[in-house]
Amino acid sequence: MAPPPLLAIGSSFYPFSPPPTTIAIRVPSFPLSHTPSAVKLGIFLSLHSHIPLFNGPPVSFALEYDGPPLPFDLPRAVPISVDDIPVASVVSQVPLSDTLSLPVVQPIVAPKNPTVKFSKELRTLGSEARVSKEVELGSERTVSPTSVIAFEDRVSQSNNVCELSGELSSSGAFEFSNVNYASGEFSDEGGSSRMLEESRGAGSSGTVEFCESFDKSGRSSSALRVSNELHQHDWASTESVLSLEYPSTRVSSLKAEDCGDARRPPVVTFDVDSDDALDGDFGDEEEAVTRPLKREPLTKGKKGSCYRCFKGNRFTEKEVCLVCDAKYCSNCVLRAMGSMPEGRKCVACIGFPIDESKRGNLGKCSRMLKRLLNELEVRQIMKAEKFCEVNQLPPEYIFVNGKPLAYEELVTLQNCPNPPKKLKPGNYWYDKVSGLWGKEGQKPSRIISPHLNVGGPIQPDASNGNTQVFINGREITKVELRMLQLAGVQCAGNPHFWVNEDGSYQEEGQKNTRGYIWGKAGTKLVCAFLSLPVPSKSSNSHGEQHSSLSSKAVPDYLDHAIIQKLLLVGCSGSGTSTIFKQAKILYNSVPFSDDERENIKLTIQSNVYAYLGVLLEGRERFEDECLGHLKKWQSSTPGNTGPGPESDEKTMYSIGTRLKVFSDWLLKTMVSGKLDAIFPAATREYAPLIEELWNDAAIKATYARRSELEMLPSVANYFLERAVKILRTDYEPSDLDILYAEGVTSSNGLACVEFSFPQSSPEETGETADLHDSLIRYQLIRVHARGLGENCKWLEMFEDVGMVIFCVSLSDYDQFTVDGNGCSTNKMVLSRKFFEAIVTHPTFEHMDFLLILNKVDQFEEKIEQVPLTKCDWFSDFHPTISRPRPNSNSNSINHNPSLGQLGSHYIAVKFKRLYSSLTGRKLYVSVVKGLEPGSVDAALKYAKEILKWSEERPNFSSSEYSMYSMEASSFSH
Ligand SMILES: Nc1nc2c(ncn2[C@@H]2O[C@H](COP(=O)(O)OP(=O)(O)OP(=O)(O)O)[C@@H](O)[C@H]2O)c(=O)[nH]1
Ligand SMILES: [Ca+2]
Repeated sequence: MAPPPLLAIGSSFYPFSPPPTTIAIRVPSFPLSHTPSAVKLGIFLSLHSHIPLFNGPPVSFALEYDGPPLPFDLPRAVPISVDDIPVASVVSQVPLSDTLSLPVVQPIVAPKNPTVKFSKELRTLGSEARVSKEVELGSERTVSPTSVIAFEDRVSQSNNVCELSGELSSSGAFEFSNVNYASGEFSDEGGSSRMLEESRGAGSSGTVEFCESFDKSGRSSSALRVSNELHQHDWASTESVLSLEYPSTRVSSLKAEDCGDARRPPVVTFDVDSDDALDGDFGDEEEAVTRPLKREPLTKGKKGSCYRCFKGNRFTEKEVCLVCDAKYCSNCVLRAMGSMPEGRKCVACIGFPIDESKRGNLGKCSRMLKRLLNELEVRQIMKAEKFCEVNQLPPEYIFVNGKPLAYEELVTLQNCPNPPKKLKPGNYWYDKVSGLWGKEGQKPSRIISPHLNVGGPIQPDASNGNTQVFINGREITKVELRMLQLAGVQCAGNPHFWVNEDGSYQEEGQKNTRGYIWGKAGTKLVCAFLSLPVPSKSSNSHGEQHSSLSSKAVPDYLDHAIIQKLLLVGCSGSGTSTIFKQAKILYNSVPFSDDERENIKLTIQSNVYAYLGVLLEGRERFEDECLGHLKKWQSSTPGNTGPGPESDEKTMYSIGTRLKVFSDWLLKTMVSGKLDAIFPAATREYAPLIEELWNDAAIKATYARRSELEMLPSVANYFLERAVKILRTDYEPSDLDILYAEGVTSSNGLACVEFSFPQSSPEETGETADLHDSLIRYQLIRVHARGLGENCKWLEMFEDVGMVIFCVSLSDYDQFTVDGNGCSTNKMVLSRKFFEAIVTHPTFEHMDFLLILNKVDQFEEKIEQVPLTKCDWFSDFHPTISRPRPNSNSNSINHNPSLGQLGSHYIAVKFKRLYSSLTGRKLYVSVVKGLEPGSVDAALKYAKEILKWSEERPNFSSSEYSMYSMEASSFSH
């Protein structure tokens, strides 16, 4: 059993005047052996002096300051009556009224680490420079005097950031960053003016002044709305500076700044989503997402033009500054950005933290830079961009279980053996016992290393579950409950589970381990199916943990990889599993593990026995037919003195006794459904018989008539012809065998493979290799139509896929299936119905779809024999085939499309029309031969391009979009 989590105590205080000093102590993470109710909540204690707390854990107390007078202002707290302070109470039992909001005070940490402090100063600077810009541009607005000073400093010291920040840091000890997050949209002119209107409309007398000056200087309006609302709020209206973090601080202290407190740099602001701010839930203030204030570009031309030369329009290719979003054309970018010691930033933005919304772009080189610089330079710049100090994620923007991280905590988190991927500013929950990790209010997204001392204690509602089933004190989400049920965990009676990092679980308060969640066969698949995390291999071993700690000082690129999910669906037999296996073979250096190969070998051998069974059955049928004919012929031939019906008659389909016994036994076993149990274990014993059987003339004759055996799939030939070899014990399936094998990926109708497209060599593309492309990881998830359940009810589990690849077998057009009522339906029409159900499913409302028209090889052959009109949906297919003119040059290539090409094109158009009538959008189509690796490769790369395009799409105007999409929606062939 894993050691119980450490009891972490964070202390915070209200600097009261008059004394006594009060501390709020937060007690997180109880081991399960404690009472469940204690696990469910963090306890806040308000103490008046040193009170011994539990045994052992160190508690830090803030004492009243009685040193020499300070040269700078300290935030003050007005006295509060003690009754107003929330005291330890069980939240669930004492519902808080909507109007009461309880402030939570964070510890004020003296900056121990000079580097952290440095970057914080820089962040503070960022906001000032922005305001200063207004001055420079002749704005008449009220600006903070500090910003003017800062601006002058900046000018006089010619951007000597270090000196400047040194000056500012005298009063900056308590500064958190000046936070305000402006997404790209906010910088949009129309957008911000709309916001301005909004905030004006909502402004009340006290805040209007504040709103105006700050809105015009480019802040996003969410902060404004909050401040307005806070004014209607009891706590805020006291105008007191209660705590550094309480949003009301911002209102009053910012005002103070406007009133001319010249020594004070801009004060901490937290962007609080207005809803959150009014929620009144305990600890909501802590849930506020802290985000950096956006630095505005120094110049800005007309919309879409380059920010330096003011030429060009929105279609001109441009490079964007990671800090201020200034955009430069290829003529200006190098002059505007210089040597890029911190990556793509305007020279004036060097030293400033990046706009957090651009974090995902770090290290991803644009085509433009690749053209302008050589490969080495590009690499250098991208590396600097990713790893230089100032571009790193600021710890206090990450909240874990409601608590902003300290620098050390972030380091711990990022350097643990299994760190959360793609960490962005935001609110997360972390179950320290199991390692489960997720965004606040959402299901778990990952399992990271357990027992990390980061963040606060987990809250019961951390993932916003409503199942009344608890794991480690957190009420789990519906999806998780389903996973538990599928994994066979008894969930009746609202149990509280205690789940360890190894997946062992027990019911709260009980000693016995009930089982291992991850150990169950199929759980991993279920998890992939539900987009739930599973522990990665390295997470269990502690030895590994230590070694990787040291080796992970330099983060590797793969850890920051992006995952794009592709959902592959299709009706039975459409070829999805073949495409899935192709992807494995194409992109994974070890497509199948030894274990997998062993299993596949058994599957293939079982298949071959089954194919042999079908042959033997066919042989009996043919033999009976022959005998029947023989008898008929005998009885209709008077005077025949041949052998009577009882005697042994031989036909070309008859076999010897030994083989007959084997055949009878095999057929009996097949009928009883025990084939899998007996074979291929009995392989050794039967191997000699197999050889004899396969070489027997009767079997050869039967095999010659295999087209009459409906039960024999077309791939059977491939295996039967090598049956003798395959059924040996030392058989090792080749990749091709696996590709052709049926039943390899079925299990529960779901399979998942992760890969990235191999980096194409520079010679190949004539361009610098695209680092970005090889960084993206793709997850191909194959689900069976039957796996989606009635009305595709499982589909909603795939809400986070980037694209749906829908697979149709072209050769289905003349195939029919008979349902339970004896109705026969064309398989193509069935596919169409399934297609309709999926594209109109609410989960996929804005999803891109790629239609794979598969088995075009079979189709081309078939359409020459069987008219396409065999399927009702294709009744209007009337191709006019123009024959090559008789006198045309025999050397010229015949450009006339074949019937197969015309047919597949026609079907594609049918689906495209259907899709656009249902969704109003364009369907991407790819015609594929599933058994040919090159063809599947092309289709999946096409999918990649579509995804890439759909990410870039917002960067283009609508006119360009329509042009682009026309092109993209055309065929890939
Ligand atoms: N001729 C030809 N056969 C193909 C092609 N793609 C797949 N097949 C065969 O079609 C059969 C069905 O393909 P699967 O990939 O197993 O189809 P599925 O979507 O998994 O459907 P289930 O078999 O019901 O699980 C297999 O025997 C494949 O080998 C193709 O492009 N051409
Ligand atoms: Ca199959």
